[in-house]
Amino acid sequence: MLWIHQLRKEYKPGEPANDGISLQVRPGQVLGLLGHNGAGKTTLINQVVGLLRPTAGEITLDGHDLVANPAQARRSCALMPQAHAPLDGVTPRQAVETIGRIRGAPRARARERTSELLAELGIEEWADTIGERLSGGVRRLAAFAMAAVRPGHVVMLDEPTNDVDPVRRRLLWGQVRVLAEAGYAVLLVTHNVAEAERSVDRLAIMDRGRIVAKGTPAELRERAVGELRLELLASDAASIAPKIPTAGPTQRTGRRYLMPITGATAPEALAWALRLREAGTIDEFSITPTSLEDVYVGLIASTGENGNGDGANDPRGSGVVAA
Ligand SMILES: Nc1ncnc2c1ncn2[C@@H]1O[C@H](COP(=O)(O)OP(=O)(O)OP(=O)(O)O)[C@@H](O)[C@H]1O
Repeated sequence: MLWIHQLRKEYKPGEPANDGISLQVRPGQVLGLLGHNGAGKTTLINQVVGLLRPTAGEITLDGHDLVANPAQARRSCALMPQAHAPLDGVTPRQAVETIGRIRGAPRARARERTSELLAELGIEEWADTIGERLSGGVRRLAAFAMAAVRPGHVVMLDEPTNDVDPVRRRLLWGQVRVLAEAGYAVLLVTHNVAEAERSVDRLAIMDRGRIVAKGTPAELRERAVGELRLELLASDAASIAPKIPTAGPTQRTGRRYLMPITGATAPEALAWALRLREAGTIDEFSITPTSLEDVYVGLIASTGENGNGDGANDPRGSGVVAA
C-alpha cells in the first residue's frame, strides 16, 4: 500500500506548496486528486515519485521508506507527467517499447504489451509515426502507454486526458480501470470532475496545498447542499440575488449563477426563473440534480478561492434584480 503521512513541501522557506497531506492508495484502487491550478497536486506526485524531496512527512510503499530511497520510488512508481512526453525523433512504438525494456520487461513482452496498449488506446495508426508529426492528443495517449507498459506497483497520471478527444478519453479511462484490476495502485490528477466521478474509487480534493475533502464520489456527493441546483445565465452583468429559498450560498462565475435548492422548493424556483426569463433578466436556466462538480466548486468557493471576489457567494447578494 502507498502510505503518505503529513507531507509538506516548501519551495521557499515558510511558504508551503503543500502541507499536512495524508493519503493511502491500496493495490487495485484508483485515487483521484482534484484541485484548481496551483493547489499542489503535481508537487505531491513529484514528491511520491522521488523527483522532489519533501520538506517534512513520510511516504512508504509496502512499509519501504520512499523518502529515504528516491531511487526505489522511481523504480516502484511509473509516472505520466503533465508535460508532453519526449517523443521527438522517435515513434510511439519505439518510445513505449523502450520504456518497457528499461523497466525490466523481456523484449518479446515489451513488444507485445506495446502493441496491445497502442491498439487499446485507439492510436495504432500512429504507432510508427515520428513524434514531431503527432497531434497533442496522440502524444498524450502515447505518454499514458509509456507509464502503463511496465509499471512498478504504483501508476501516477498527471492530467492524462488533456488534449484527448472524447472517444479516446473513454478508452483511456477504461485502461485506467484495467491497471487497477491488474492490482496496481493508481494515483491520478485530473481537472475533469465528471469523468473522475465515473472512473475513480476515491477522491481527494486539494485547495491551496491542503486536502479539504476525501472519500468515495458517493460520500462526497452526500456533502452537497440541496439535492438540486438552479442554474441561471444572466443576460447582462447585473447581479441576481435569489428571490427564492436556497439551500446554500449562490456561486457566480461571470454571467453564470448556481443556486442549490431542494425538491420542495423546485416549483417556486421554476416559477421565479420563468419570470426572470420573461423579464429578459436571464437568457436561459436549468434545474438539474446536484453533481460532484457542484460539490467540488462549492468546497473550493467556500474556502474563498473562486476568484470572482464580488460577494456573489453571499446568498443575499447585492444589486438585487427583481423579476
Ligand atoms: N519549482 C517550483 N518552484 C517554486 N514554486 C513552485 C514550483 N513548482 C510549483 N510551485 C508552486 O507550488 C504551488 C503548487 O504548484 P503545483 O504545480 O503543485 O500545483 P498543481 O495543483 O499541480 O497545479 P496545476 O493544476 O496548475 O498543474 C504553486 O503555488 C506553484 O506556483
